[in-house]
Amino acid sequence: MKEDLKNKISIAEQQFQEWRSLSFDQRQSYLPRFAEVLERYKDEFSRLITTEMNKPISESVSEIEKCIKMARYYSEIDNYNAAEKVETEFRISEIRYEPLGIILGVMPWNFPFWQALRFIIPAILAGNVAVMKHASICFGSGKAIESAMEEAGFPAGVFQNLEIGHKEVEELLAHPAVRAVSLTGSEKAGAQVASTAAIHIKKSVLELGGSDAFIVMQDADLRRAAEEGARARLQNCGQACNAGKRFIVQENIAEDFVPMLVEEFKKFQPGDKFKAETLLSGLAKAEFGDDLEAQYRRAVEAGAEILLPLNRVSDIAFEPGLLKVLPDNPVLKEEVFGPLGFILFAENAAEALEIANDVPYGLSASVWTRDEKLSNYFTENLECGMVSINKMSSSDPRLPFGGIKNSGFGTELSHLALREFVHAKTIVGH
Ligand SMILES: O=CCCCC(=O)O
Repeated sequence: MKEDLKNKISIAEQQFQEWRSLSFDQRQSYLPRFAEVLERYKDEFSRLITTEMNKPISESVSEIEKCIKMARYYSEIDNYNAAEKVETEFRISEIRYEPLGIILGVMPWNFPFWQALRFIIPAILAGNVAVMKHASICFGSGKAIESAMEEAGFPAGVFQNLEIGHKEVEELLAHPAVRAVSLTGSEKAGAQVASTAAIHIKKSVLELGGSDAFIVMQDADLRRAAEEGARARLQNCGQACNAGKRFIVQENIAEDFVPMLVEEFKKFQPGDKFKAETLLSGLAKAEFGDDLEAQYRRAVEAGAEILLPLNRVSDIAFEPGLLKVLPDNPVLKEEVFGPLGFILFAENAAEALEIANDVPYGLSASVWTRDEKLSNYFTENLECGMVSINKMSSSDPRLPFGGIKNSGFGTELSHLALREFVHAKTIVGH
């Protein structure tokens, strides 16, 4: 390991001893100031996000606003990790939730502030210290987060941004002071990092890809479903793990719903990423455009019908595409990251459910119906970490977020995230 990285780990190790000895309230007291700093630099940070990974500026502003909301939420949350007494025959019997040490974050480029902070804030509030390897195109965002935390007064070493590559991630996972890793990213990256962590007997939390269903039943508010459906698929230029990627529509409403969805998709035309009114800009890298075009071609070769052609207008920008597919189209089993949606038809709820669950992923799903019995049927049987009813899927600081199947394991956000990087220590005796 290079000297510079060794030094940073040694700073983190020393700070961990100080930081863990503070009370929960003391650690929490930095968060209102941190929210203020984010507020102060909102424009600058938003421009940085858009510059680094190309999303429309209005979405970068929303991202920073969501981070502010999260910082405020955790600044007021009760101490979920307070010691618990347990009634037994012993005089003393209690559970203490103790922090693990240095937690490594490996974070992606698609929500450069949001994903990083939703790892960092609960991990440090639980008494850990954090280090992070950001995606290489978002090193500026990683640095800005570090500076913002410093300006908010967090002690040096509570969080450190590391401009490192995959080799150093492996070295860090082998380091005895690094006790766990949280990764948001692709299935491939997750499998690699989690297996390295496992070799060193370290915990991992994985937030990976998705191929989320957006189910529209005959009694739904079709206009709203079409509007939110387009946003669900096309926000962030289609680059979100929990985007509604597969529209599963009851077939007797196809004639009404499909034209509405096509009309809504057409409103997302690629434009200048820095203009406030732009809804769709470019992908983060040109090579992602090549991958997207290849998936589009393969879907069409496998029999997909083009409802709206995916049209590349520059190395990174596309007019959105929409394909009608059968459930056996192989592209449905892959994660599609870009402005391309798929529509499938189902005769009834049972068939819609079967199609929805027939993917390797299980992140989230959105169900559109006014019938409570039907929505209960879906909430009970959909294989995923979150079901949204009559709204698109989106994380919320107050609610747990995390997938099952190949979408990963572990929980981010809410009070439950405070328990991800602690161990339960039992104290018992006379
Ligand atoms: O790629 C993952 C997107 C997460 C977006 C959200 O938190 O809603």
